[in-house]
Amino acid sequence: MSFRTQPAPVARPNRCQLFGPGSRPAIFEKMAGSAADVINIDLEDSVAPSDKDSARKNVIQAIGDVDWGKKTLSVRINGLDTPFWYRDVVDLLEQASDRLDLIMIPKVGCAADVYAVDALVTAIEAAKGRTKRLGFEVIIESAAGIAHVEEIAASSPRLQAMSLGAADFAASMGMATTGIGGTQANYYMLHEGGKYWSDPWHWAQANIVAACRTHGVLPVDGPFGDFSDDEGFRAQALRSATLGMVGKWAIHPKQVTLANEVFTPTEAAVTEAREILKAMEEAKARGEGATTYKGKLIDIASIKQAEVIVRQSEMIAE
Ligand SMILES: CC(C)(COP(=O)(O)OP(=O)(O)OC[C@H]1O[C@@H](n2cnc3c(N)ncnc32)[C@H](O)[C@@H]1OP(=O)(O)O)[C@@H](O)C(=O)NCCC(=O)NCCSC(=O)C[C@H](O)C(=O)O
Ligand SMILES: [Mg+2]
Repeated sequence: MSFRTQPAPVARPNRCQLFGPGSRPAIFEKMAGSAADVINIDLEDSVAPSDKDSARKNVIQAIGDVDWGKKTLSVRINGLDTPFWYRDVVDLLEQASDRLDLIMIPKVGCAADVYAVDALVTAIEAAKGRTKRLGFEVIIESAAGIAHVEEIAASSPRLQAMSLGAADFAASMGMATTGIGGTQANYYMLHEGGKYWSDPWHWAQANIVAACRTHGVLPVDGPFGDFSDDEGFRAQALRSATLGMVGKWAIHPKQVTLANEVFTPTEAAVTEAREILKAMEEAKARGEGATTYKGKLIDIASIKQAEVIVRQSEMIAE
């Protein structure tokens, strides 16, 4: 381990982030009643430019009026390249109740983007005497975003989570696809006449996970567009979880259960993790740093791996 220890991210469940347009207030109660850990009400790309003002008003009212229970409540503001974002921030901070937990900043391309929003939020919080400090989450969804992912992860102590936005990312990278996540038909290897599909999102996800883990930020997988394809969603989510991501977006309520299933450690996994911890305790008492569990090597690193799973399950149970 480096002399600089790895900071822990915020301790809250983030298995599923359910999105809904701010211009569709009829679904706000349904979002609040869902099993998602995080609710993202959108002011950005799911809201038409002509509806931006009314959507902002809907959202401000709903933050105070709807019972969001214990969920983390987040609003996605408009991008810094639009004329809408500053009004989103000013009105949310001046008018919305402090039930609001986070704002999500889309299309972040460098640390200075987050710095700019932080400066505005900090000034309004001080001016208005808001004592609950707003948190941030960002979306990496551009070539610049992935190129500067580490400085973005380090950009603000407000930053709690970072998502991959596959749709805008694909567009910015010039990827030859209109798919949002999942297998891409043309991304395959040939071996002895057979096609073997590879994962074009893998490298971006792995970069996001590394940047997030370095700076104590939660790495999250973004949308999976085809909400009729449960197996495709599950496969994508399982890959993300295997890489170290903690959760995934749902762009339709039917995806919430799928995400929660994948990102909740199974009883068998938790039992095995506890058994590994016990086996290592016993090894330590014998003065050994390594031992075997079910015929496989386990050592000090296995303790850390097992602790990740036990911690996840305990956080969800709280
Ligand atoms: C995708 C949708 C437009 C589909 O809506 P709809 O046609 O109403 O779906 P259904 O008829 O199947 O709905 C069934 C019931 O569920 C309710 N519903 C629908 N959507 C939601 C929701 N998001 N949350 C809660 N409840 C919802 C319906 O009202 C029906 O209820 P009932 O009648 O009582 O049975 C819609 O799901 C939708 O708008 N989804 C979110 C879109 C969104 O927010 N997009 C932004 C995030 S993705 C993105 O931005 C890309 C990213 O940035 C990137 O670059 O990758
Ligand atoms: Mg996007």
